[in-house]
Amino acid sequence: MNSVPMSRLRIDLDERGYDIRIGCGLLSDPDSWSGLPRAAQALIVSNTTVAPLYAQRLQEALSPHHERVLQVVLPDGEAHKDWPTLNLIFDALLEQECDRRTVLYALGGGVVGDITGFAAACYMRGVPFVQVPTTLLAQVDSSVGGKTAINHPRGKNMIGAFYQPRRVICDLDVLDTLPPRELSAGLAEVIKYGPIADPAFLDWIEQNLDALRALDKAALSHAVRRSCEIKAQVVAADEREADLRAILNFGHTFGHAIEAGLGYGEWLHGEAVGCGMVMAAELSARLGMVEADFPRRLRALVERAGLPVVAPSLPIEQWLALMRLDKKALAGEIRFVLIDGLGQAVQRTAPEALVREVIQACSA
Ligand SMILES: NC(=O)c1ccc[n+]([C@@H]2O[C@H](COP(=O)([O-])OP(=O)(O)OC[C@H]3O[C@@H](n4cnc5c(N)ncnc54)[C@H](O)[C@@H]3O)[C@@H](O)[C@H]2O)c1
Ligand SMILES: O=C(O)C(=O)C[C@@H](O)[C@H](O)[C@H](O)COP(=O)(O)O
Ligand SMILES: [Zn+2]
Repeated sequence: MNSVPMSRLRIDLDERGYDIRIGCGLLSDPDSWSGLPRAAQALIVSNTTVAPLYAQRLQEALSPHHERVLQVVLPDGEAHKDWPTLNLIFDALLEQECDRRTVLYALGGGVVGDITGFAAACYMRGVPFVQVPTTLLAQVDSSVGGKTAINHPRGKNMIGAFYQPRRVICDLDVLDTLPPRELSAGLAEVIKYGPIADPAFLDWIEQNLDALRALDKAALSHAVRRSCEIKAQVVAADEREADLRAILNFGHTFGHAIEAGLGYGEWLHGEAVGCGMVMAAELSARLGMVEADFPRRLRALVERAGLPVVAPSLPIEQWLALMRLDKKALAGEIRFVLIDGLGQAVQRTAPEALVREVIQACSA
């Protein structure tokens, strides 16, 4: 049977700590929704793709816990992770006279999760929210850790807040409807955890990639759990990215430049991160920080995951300008997350000439 028992993790953030539950059938399991903040109103935030698939199921599961369960359905896509879409959430909350106890439920991928979290952080200066991630990427990464944001045309996730959810419910069954391209995008963030924290997990991904791509629930359960364990540990140690948390940004300095440079949505976030990791691995190797063979190994895995490994051709000055706006940059100096021996990552600068070489070597 393609089903697995529920497993539970805790993210240890004192009074802001919360559970991550991973398993099959969790959307319809009454236990998923008990013990959350009590409130008369709840608002399910979803989008035009996910709402028709799963909003009714969530609505029914939540109805014993709230007098009114409302819904707002956002336009789908990274291009809508913006102010006008954020305002649709505030409009719905205000039109329905939602009070400061209202609980928001983010039902969707990382875009819905990030924008709902930001709305929750802002509405009446903060209302509780629950993450119900429906993509692999959101289950292994974006639903955990409390980074919430919208994009700015000049840079990814530029307007946002750190704001933790009250619970994360990862129902593996909803991944059955995920398009293969989106599953591949999620695999990029799964792969990320190997080089930055766990070489044995990297070996496991290499061995189980076909099972993951075939949506085998036991393989997915392990991948989601191990990814969330690593992320939870890093976030508990450095919630607001004073330093260590930046390792979760491996591949993102190049990746975010691809997303913003092409216009949000042309490359998926996971696609840009996959290619960005190959570029960061190349830079790490050229700096002598990791074995020379590592970029080849990572490129082969990213490619097998169904992700692009050749960067789009953007003018080199645009690459550099975009990366100088990255949130890790300090005083205009770009800081990359580089692999410092397999299983360890550090944040550091690199000579501009070398960065230019890597961009040229890795681009179309
Ligand atoms: N906050 C964080 O820590 C963090 C971490 C990683 C990524 N992110 C952000 O997450 C976003 C990417 O998330 P994503 O990859 O989930 O993209 P997404 O939210 O755009 O979802 C991908 C696509 O899949 C559809 N979809 C979602 N669930 C589905 C399902 N079960 N069945 C069928 N279709 C489904 C969506 O409607 C969308 O079209 C980016 O904006 C990225 O910046 C944030
Ligand atoms: O949680 C984190 O920290 C991450 O960096 C996870 C990333 O996968 C994610 O894409 C995040 O949104 C990027 O953060 P940003 O601060 O560079 O916008
Ligand atoms: Zn990411």
